[in-house]
Amino acid sequence: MITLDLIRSIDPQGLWDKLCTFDEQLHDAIIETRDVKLTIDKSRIQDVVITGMGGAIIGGELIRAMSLETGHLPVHVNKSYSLPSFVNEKSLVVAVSQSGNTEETLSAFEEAATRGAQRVIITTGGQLQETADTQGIPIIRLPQSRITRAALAYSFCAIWRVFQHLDIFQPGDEDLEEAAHFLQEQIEILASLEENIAIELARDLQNTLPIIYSGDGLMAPVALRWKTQLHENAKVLAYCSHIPEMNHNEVEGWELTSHLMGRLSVLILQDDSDHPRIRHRMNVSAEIIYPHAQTLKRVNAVGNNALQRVLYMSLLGDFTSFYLAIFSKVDPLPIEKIELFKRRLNEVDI
Ligand SMILES: O=P(O)(O)OC[C@H]1O[C@](O)(CO)[C@@H](O)[C@@H]1O
Repeated sequence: MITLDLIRSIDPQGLWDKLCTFDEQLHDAIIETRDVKLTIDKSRIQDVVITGMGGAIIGGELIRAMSLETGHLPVHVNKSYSLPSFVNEKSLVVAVSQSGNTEETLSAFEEAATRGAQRVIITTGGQLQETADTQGIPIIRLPQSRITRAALAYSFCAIWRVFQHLDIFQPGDEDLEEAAHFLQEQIEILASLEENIAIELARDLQNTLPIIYSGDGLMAPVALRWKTQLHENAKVLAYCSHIPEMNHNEVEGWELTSHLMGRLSVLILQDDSDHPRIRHRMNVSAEIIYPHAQTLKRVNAVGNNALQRVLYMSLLGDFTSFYLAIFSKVDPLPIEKIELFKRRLNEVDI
């Protein structure tokens, strides 16, 4: 049984508090970014590239998926040192980094200048802040936070504002405010330490390799959020993949993994916007995979619109990965291997 005392003893630095106040953070972010002025010549823009890494760019992934439903501009998410060759003076490149010092993001953003792209910075400080100050680049400031992945409400809202400025999303705060209110209600359920869906799912995932499937639309970046939060919070390997593509290759791979039976758990994230054939494919995939997996669960997104469903399902992954960490008695906050990796990387100057 999970109690608040148990959570406090395993998570002394309070990742729990960040999860439980996501709605408040979103509300703050709405207010903080309401009057942001972006001096961009939007008549010139023909494509948008959002560049960043890890927890900083997940908001970009979610927003890109939403923009595919209704937006008029192609949006590309870039997670690399360099930019795709199509980026030019008709592009808008948005760099997102909590620290403002992530080397891949700095490198790609520098390249954007050489291509003549218009640029926007979303950060708390660091070198990106300096670049904004010295080069007069429009900036949306994020509040200080040590944990990029737990600052999603702020980075998400900042990117949302850029998309409003580009007329990809409707102006105004109403959708965001309603989402914050909806999430407040959902957090009460997810954070209640009575049996709830996140605790139930975490229990299913214990001692297994979680495999997260979704359709190729709104839930695809949500599945990625689940995977990365399982890595960073619960310290387990996990992976995600999408239907229909997995039906054309990966489904075959289940054949000889049967020796791992009881070690693989499957979660299928479903959304009302999934194409009817995708839903049918999910049914057939589930039938074929079921005998090989320890558990197979299907979760339907809830919410009154795409924004609410995307944020709710992401938060459900955050809570599930957190509870899995608590079951495993591992502090979810430190990311020692990532930090070790960075130190090792910096030993050699290439
Ligand atoms: O927001 P930042 O500071 O660019 O960090 C991006 C990612 O890089 C990390 O700092 C790890 O390298 C993560 O914690 C984070 O998700």
